[in-house]
Amino acid sequence: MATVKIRNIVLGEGLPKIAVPNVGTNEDEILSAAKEIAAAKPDLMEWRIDYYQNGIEDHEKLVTTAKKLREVVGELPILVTFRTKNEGGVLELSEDDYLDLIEDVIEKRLGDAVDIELFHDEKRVKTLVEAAHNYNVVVIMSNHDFEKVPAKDVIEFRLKKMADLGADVPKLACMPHNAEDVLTLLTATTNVNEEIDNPLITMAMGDIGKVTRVAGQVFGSSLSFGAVGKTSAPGQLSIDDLRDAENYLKL
Ligand SMILES: O=C1C[C@@](O)(C(=O)O)C[C@@H](O)[C@@H]1O
Repeated sequence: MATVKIRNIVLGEGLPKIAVPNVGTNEDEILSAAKEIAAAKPDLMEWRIDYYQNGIEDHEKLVTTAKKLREVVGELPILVTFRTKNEGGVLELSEDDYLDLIEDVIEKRLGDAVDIELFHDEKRVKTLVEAAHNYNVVVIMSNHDFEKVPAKDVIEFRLKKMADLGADVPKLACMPHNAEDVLTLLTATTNVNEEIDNPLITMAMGDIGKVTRVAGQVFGSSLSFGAVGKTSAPGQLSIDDLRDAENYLKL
C-alpha cells in the first residue's frame, strides 16, 4: 500500500495515527486549545475552521490566526477542515463561498493538509486537488452521513471516487443504528483497502460505532479522531483512551 506523508507523520503504516480536532470559536480559544492539544502529543491537529466564524468572514484573520497557530504547535501537522452544515458542520456557506475558502486555505497554505468534501462541483473539486498538490498540501477527501450508514456498494463507490479524483486519503464517516451497520462500514473499508493503493480513513459514529475508532489497524483505517476536551463528533474517545485501546489491540 502507498503511504502518505503529512509533515513528519506517515499514514498507511504502523498503528493508525491520532488526530485531535481544535474547535475553538475565536482566536484566543483556538490558541489555548492548540496549546492543550500539542501538550497531549497527538500525531496531527485538525483545525475545524467552521467553528471560527470571524475567520470565515475575514480571511485575513484566518491567515493571521494560522500563523500564530503554527507558532504554538511547532512541528505538529495541521489538517484544515471546513465542515459544511449539510455534513455536520456549524456554519452555513454557499457553494461558491465554500470552494473559494478551500482555495484560499490551499494557496495561503494554512495547514499541511486540507479536507475537501466529495459532494461539491466536480470540476472545481478536481482543480482544488491539483492546486493542493502544487502547493504541497495533502488532500483528505471526505463524506459524512450523520443519519445512517449508506449501503456497502455506495460506501465503496464513494471512497474509490475520491481516489479517482486525486485524493491522497479518502475518508468517510457515517452513523450506525445497529451492529449490522457497523459491519457494513467495516466490510466496505476492508474491501476498498484491497482494491486501491491509498490509505483510507473511515469511522462509524455514536456509541455503537466506537469499536471502529479503535480497530483501524485490523480493518484498514489509517487515522482516528480523538478528543482533548471538546469532541467534534458523536462517539469520539479521549486521546488517552484511544491511544490505550490502539495499543491493546496492536497487531
Ligand atoms: O471527518 C471527521 C471525522 C469526525 O466527524 C469524527 O467522526 O470523528 C470528526 C471531524 O472533526 C472530522 O472532520
